[in-house]
Amino acid sequence: MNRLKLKKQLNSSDQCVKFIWETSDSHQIESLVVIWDDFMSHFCSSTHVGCNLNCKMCATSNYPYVRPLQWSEIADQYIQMFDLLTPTTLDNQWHFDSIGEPLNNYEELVKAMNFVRDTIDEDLYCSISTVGVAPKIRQLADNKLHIKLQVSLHAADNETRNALIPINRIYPLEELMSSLDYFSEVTGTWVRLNYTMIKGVNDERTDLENLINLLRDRDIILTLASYNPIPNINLSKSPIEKRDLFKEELENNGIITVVFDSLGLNIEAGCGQLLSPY
Ligand SMILES: C[S@@+](CC[C@H](N)C(=O)[O-])C[C@H]1O[C@@H](n2cnc3c(N)ncnc32)[C@H](O)[C@@H]1O
Ligand code: SF4
Repeated sequence: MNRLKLKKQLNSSDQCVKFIWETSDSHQIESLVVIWDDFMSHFCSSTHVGCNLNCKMCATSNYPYVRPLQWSEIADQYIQMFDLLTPTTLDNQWHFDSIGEPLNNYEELVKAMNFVRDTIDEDLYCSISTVGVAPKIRQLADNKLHIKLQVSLHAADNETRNALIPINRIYPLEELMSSLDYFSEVTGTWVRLNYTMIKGVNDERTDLENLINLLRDRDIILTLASYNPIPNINLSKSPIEKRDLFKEELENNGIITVVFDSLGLNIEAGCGQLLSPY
């Protein structure tokens, strides 16, 4: 088993712990745990050293891409964090949502998840956050792995999404949404969509109308998230009034909508901040 060496553990002011690891070939990856209460923690793990998808808003795109992680390196993040932090397995969750696009390392991720379920917690709740690798979303549905799906949407028209998330040029919105409909139908579960609101980029009235048209009558839950600042990236957070307006109008159109602000900002552990210079 390929083990990771713990280089640093950072505790935020708001119940978040970030772990910086060194791989056996001397690369750096990061993971984090959000400790909600005595019984529930969210473990968030990386699937790659760096990420080659170059999303405009993400700190990871500032860092050179190296390689996918082996299954044991993915599993070891959970095993070591679990040993260091939690005395109980009650209601923990494992999210593949840190560095890298999890569906581009599908086989190793599944081996890691099976290993942790076999050795620590057979009922472990697991979820994947993807920018939308549509054929792999269909495979995930077919394989019936009991894994929840979250999709980083961030735009409801192809032009805006192409600019933010380049893989949209390969799997445009029509193909992505059709794979999500397939996932919901086959697994009987709802997909969670993440929409990070960025000032002047995806928070205008036309964006809201596009979002309503795209999501109405689908089995999804939408999260409106705040943009977290990243050094060297010239984007900023949308005003809170815009988020309130989006939420109200989306809900008026029958779309279940929640709002989310990342924890761990003071240790660069918020969504999209991993591998920010610390
Ligand atoms: C870093 S990604 C990792 C998982 C996967 N690669 C993905 O993109 O879904 C986790 C989430 O952070 C979001 N994100 C990226 N940059 C962000 C930023 N600056 N502020 C808030 N969220 C951001 C991503 O879009 C995604 O929803
Ligand atoms: S948002 Fe996700 S897919 Fe995009 S660069 Fe960051 S880690 Fe990679």
